[in-house]
Amino acid sequence: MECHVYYEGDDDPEKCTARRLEKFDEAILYRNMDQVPYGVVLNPHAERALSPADAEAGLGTLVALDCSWESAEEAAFRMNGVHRALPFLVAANPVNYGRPFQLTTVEALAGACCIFGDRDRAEALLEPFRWGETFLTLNEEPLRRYADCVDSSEVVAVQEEYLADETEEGADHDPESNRDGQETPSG
Ligand SMILES: C[S@@+](CC[C@H](N)C(=O)[O-])C[C@H]1O[C@@H](n2cnc3c(N)ncnc32)[C@H](O)[C@@H]1O
Repeated sequence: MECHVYYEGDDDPEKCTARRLEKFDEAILYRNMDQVPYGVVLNPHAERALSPADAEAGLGTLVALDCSWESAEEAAFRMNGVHRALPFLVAANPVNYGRPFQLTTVEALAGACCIFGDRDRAEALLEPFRWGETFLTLNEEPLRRYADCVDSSEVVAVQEEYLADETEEGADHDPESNRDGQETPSG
């Protein structure tokens, strides 16, 4: 699975996971959007959830946008390709630990690789990060279940179970407040 990232460069370069992926030759970064190849674009605003059915449509290419969450608005995702949102997965990075949907670039790419059945590639992507393995451990069950789905409607049905569990746990915390206004893929 090829990983390509449009790099906006407005986030803390010390913490930027895309730059670290580039350093370890795990992803190619672009400063010019016209150069970003066609593929499955990981877009949290997309209506349709990523599913194994998308693996072929993306021609073996994943694309992410690395920018701050403040600038990751819908209009920023102008890349050419099949736009998909990741279903419910929780972040393992220290900034957003435990928070659903708001993943770093490497977590998003690794999660997509797992859903496409390429666990080895996901492990290679996460290897340079101290918390990388934790992402796979925290999301072990949903990632396995999403990878077993046929299409996005099955993925959304599985996601609903995790969202319902979150709501039940809401006695301790409010999952809506933890989601920070993130949309959930519905199709
Ligand atoms: C907004 S950037 C933040 C990157 C962060 N600065 C870093 O160092 O990794 C994260 C990118 O990962 C992808 N991503 C994260 N969460 C996602 C989700 N729930 N669905 C689809 N893509 C997601 C998107 O391409 C998004 O633009």
